[in-house]
Amino acid sequence: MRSSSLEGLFISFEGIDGAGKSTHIAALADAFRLAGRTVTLTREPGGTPLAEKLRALVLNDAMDPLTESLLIFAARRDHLVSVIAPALDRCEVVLCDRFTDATFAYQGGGRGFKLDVLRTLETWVQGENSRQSKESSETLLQPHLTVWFDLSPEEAAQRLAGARLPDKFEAQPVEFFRRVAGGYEDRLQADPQRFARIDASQTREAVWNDVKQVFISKGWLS
Ligand SMILES: Nc1ncnc2c1ncn2[C@@H]1O[C@H](COP(=O)(O)OP(=O)(O)O)[C@@H](O)[C@H]1O
Ligand SMILES: Cc1cn([C@H]2C[C@H](O)[C@@H](COP(=O)(O)OP(=O)(O)O)O2)c(=O)[nH]c1=O
Repeated sequence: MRSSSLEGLFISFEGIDGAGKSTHIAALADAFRLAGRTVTLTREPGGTPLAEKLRALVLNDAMDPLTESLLIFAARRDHLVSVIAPALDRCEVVLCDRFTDATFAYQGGGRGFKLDVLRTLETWVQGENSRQSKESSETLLQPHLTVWFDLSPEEAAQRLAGARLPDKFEAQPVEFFRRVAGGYEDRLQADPQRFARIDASQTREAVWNDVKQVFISKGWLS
């Protein structure tokens, strides 16, 4: 059955490193394509040539948390203006591996950086002319849905052990990821309607069933 809505859909995927996001995003893209939708599959930091250059800096170079946050939001602005907003204006489904909740979780929670500065940057980047046709300049462009893969830092570390070479964030201790998870929890509490929290400690199949069910219950997939 074809997906009923032809509105643009903006969906982000979040969780600590190793929670299992990447395992399910491609399958979800396939499910939307089967439903007749055009999908833009993208990620943050990154998603444009400029933002990918900034990603390489953020993931590999040591820097203070304000510099890191500014680079991440600069990358986000370029991504939003040149990829996400145009895709939504074309009524596509945008599946984005991480978005602003990750900044509140990693820079805010993990690094303990000032949340009021992050909120200001969020307003600047997502508030001003982010989208041509729908949102007014006072409305922040946010995902319609954020799927949070919730997994304990211990289990995530076990899954990542030996799976890939750790980047700057993946090399952080379990306590860092506990604060990151707390940052996600705070974002969920502030806007619970936007979030679907998935128990990512289950088997791949059970996680996939839960993820798919969220989209079915919204009428976006059948
Ligand atoms: N439900 C699961 N149970 C066990 N291992 C998993 C599960 N989901 C993913 N994995 C494995 O855990 C590792 C991290 O998954 P990945 O999807 O790359 O996480 P993320 O993108 O959130 O960092 C990978 O090696 C993946 O194969
Ligand atoms: C989007 C974003 C990511 N990050 C971090 C989280 C991840 O450790 C890293 C890259 O995310 P991700 O693409 O999930 O990593 P991978 O490709 O290794 O699965 O960047 C932030 O610290 N702040 C942000 O705003």
